[in-house]
Amino acid sequence: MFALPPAFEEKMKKILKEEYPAFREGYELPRKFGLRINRDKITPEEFEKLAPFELTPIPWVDNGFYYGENDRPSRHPFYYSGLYYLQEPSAMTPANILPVNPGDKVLDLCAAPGGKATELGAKLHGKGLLAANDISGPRARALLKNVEVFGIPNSLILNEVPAKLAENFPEFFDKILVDAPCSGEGMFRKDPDTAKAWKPEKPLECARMQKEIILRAADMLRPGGMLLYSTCTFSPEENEQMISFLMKERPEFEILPIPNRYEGFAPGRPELIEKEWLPAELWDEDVFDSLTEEQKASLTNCARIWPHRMGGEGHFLALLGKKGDTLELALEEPVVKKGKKKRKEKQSDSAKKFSKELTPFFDFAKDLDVDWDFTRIEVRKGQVYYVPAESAAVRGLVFLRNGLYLGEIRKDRFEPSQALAVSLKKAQYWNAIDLPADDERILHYLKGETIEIEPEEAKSPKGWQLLCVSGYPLGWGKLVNGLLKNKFLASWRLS
Ligand SMILES: C[S@@+](CC[C@H](N)C(=O)[O-])C[C@H]1O[C@@H](n2cnc3c(N)ncnc32)[C@H](O)[C@@H]1O
Repeated sequence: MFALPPAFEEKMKKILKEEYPAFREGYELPRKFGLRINRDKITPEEFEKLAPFELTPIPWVDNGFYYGENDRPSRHPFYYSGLYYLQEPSAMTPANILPVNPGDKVLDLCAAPGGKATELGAKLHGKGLLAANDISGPRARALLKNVEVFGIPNSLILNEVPAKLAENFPEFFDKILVDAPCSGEGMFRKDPDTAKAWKPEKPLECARMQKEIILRAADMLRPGGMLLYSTCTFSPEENEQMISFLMKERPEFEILPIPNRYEGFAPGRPELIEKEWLPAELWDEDVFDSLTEEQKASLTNCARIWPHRMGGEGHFLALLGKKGDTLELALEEPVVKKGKKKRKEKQSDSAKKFSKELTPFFDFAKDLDVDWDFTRIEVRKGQVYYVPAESAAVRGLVFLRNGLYLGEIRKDRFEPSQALAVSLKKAQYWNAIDLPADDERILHYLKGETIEIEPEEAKSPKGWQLLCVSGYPLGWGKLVNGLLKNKFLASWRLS
């Protein structure tokens, strides 16, 4: 029988009451595997036609599918061309529910390795800004890779503490996701080590950290904006009690109903903020007393995903609105402020200044069917970037990327980047070679090998080529005498 910490079992019996036996039996069932389609590259319908695996739609995620235990989607070329992300099905829910529109300024505050940030970025369709942050350096690097594989051009990847971000971005973002570090009680079946590491104090330890994170997030949201708070745990301390704490500390926040709420979501539980859920000395009477009956009742707007009720491991979600401007404001065209114009003028000066150094890039860019805003091209130590149109004050912050890394200028030649390749559509580069997914040369290419190209497969017999798999860009190569020299990024290669 799957081993659970006894104190956890006791707590869950109290929360779930007569549902507990079904919950407990669920640990003996095989777990479900999910993949989520990159909606900026392909529609679920198109992917179903193309998919090499058997897929079953996830009922509450419009671009999510279950796949079979024996499939290996992480080794398929479509994974490398950013067509999907592998993700536990209930973890797909927060980014699916947060209403993000192209043009929004979006922050994912605890983003690594990017399961939710990639969906938020795909929803932006290249317009607006995706700021994705993680406090851990190694995890932020994994986040950068996943955002790049997804081809998201308008991203800012940060490695900061929330307090520092809050200094730079007061009331700046339209939408914020806080997928908080938590005690991970919904991860036990997927990762039995989390169950071994669990102890009764863990939820409270996490709650202390979450309080700081959620307040800093609240301060970075503009009035009228929306914040989605989620955890993959069941404990009231990290869920209903955390939302109550926010409403006490920031009374301008209210819990919104989840749009098109899936019938399988269980409501949040107002009674879980009552005294019996914490040892007396830890119970925050102030929080409880400060909330109105209406606020307490609105906790039912939150959603609990229970693994014995739905095909997912478990999650908690709360969609919050910050009172102020109307929520619809985020849908309007951004207002061009005077300050912004000045910045543009300044940028075009710098573009002029760099124009000579950038000549090799401009020569290459002539062959790309991209509607560039040249004021956004920046070059630093030979590396060329396309910074997001929505500028963010990054001064003094640790960031790994601001915008799309386009490539490098080396001795008067421009070497396009892997990130640029996967951010393009096949039709945007005239010299594209398109091979089907089952052509074994694709696997050789992904391993970093040189591959042979027949004359009729390439439009031009030499020079840069964009290698595509079934119509989706995978990476660059240089064609010389029928051989495609491999330019697939070494750190992304298939081993
Ligand atoms: C639940 S995981 C996020 C998973 C991610 N949203 C995804 O879907 O792939 C929580 C993340 O929060 C990060 N974290 C922990 N404390 C943090 C803090 N104070 N500020 C920002 N990130 C933090 C951890 O490094 C971890 O990557």
